[in-house]
Amino acid sequence: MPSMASSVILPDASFKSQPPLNVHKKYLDLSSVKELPETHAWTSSKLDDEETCDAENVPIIDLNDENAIELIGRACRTWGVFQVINHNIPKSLLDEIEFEGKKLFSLPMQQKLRAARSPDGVSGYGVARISSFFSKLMWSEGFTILGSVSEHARLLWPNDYNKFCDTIEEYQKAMKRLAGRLMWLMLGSLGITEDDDLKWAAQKEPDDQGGSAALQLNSYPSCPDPDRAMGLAAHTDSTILTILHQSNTSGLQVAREGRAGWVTVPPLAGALVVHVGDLLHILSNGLYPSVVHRAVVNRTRHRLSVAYLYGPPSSVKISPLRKLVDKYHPPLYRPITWSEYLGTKAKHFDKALTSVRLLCAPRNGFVDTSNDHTSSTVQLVG
Ligand SMILES: O=C(O)CCC(=O)C(=O)O
Ligand SMILES: [Fe+2]
Repeated sequence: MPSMASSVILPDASFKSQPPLNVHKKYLDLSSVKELPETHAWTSSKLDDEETCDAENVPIIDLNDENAIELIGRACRTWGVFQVINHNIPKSLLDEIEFEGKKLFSLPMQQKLRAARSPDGVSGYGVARISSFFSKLMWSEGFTILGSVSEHARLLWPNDYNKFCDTIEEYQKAMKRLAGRLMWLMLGSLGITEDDDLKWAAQKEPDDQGGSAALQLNSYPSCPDPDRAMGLAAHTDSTILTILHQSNTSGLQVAREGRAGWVTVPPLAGALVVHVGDLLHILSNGLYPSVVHRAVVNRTRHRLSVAYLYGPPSSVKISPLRKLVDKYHPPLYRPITWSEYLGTKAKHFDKALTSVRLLCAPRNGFVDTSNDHTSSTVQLVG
């Protein structure tokens, strides 16, 4: 797996960003830049893990396939990511959100800045929230929606924000439904159909799956020197799962567990990408790796992505599911709420999972780490 030494993340909604190092370049209008500025030139840290390997493809799963659960289980265990088709999200809704996203990012910078994310805030327009952990800036801009969409949209378009809000709300509703369905398919692939620990997620009404979420719009303008620029640095999502829609320009790359190099996830019309997030890694007691991914940029094409970041209600404790724990498989992580985990991630970056890990002492003195992607951090306790 490519090194994450200097590349961590916090894409999540409730992460509170620190002021980036290059504050003066923070709001550079990337679409007007003709030459890559030094502030955005990722020489060594990007090139270190530049090698790509596209020999194997991220699985594409048809949700109407009678074997969907097994296929999802295999994809989660081996990749931590897959694409889904026949997910029931109308293509027209994907086109609309893309249209509204492009409309937003093509506004003049001064207008976008009216909805700028406040220094300790979450929602609104700004650079990638992980920027503060890197000495170089990323070739992207983002808009995070948590809670009320109109609050920010009315700053952008004082007289005409209804269409944007309607589209966002319709998209959030559709995604919430799909996220609940996908979560139960992923849990089902672990043999979990219900669990006392998952009361919050009990399947009630399809529109009321109990989780909470944020929506992240990402824009990657065309870049004069894409080989030295980074759209979004390598990270894992602090979610249960993330559903990503990418426009028809490639850029998303994933690292496969235990393998070198990056694998491109090609945009497939109408398909959606599903990431296993850190909280599902915890729920699965380490069986499903949260996928390390990043976004690279393109010399001629603008790219847009929309990430639906899905998690539990913020105060619910998440811990390895009881049905996956026994004397041979002790719980590998301590219980933690989503909010606590985001705080931990903000502090420990890519070491966040390790920092909530338990050093268990099972009866035979060994922890079974064979299925756990953080196994290198486990200590044997004799
Ligand atoms: O743009 C992409 O493909 C990735 C976006 C992403 O990873 C995120 O928003 O967390
Ligand atoms: Fe992400």
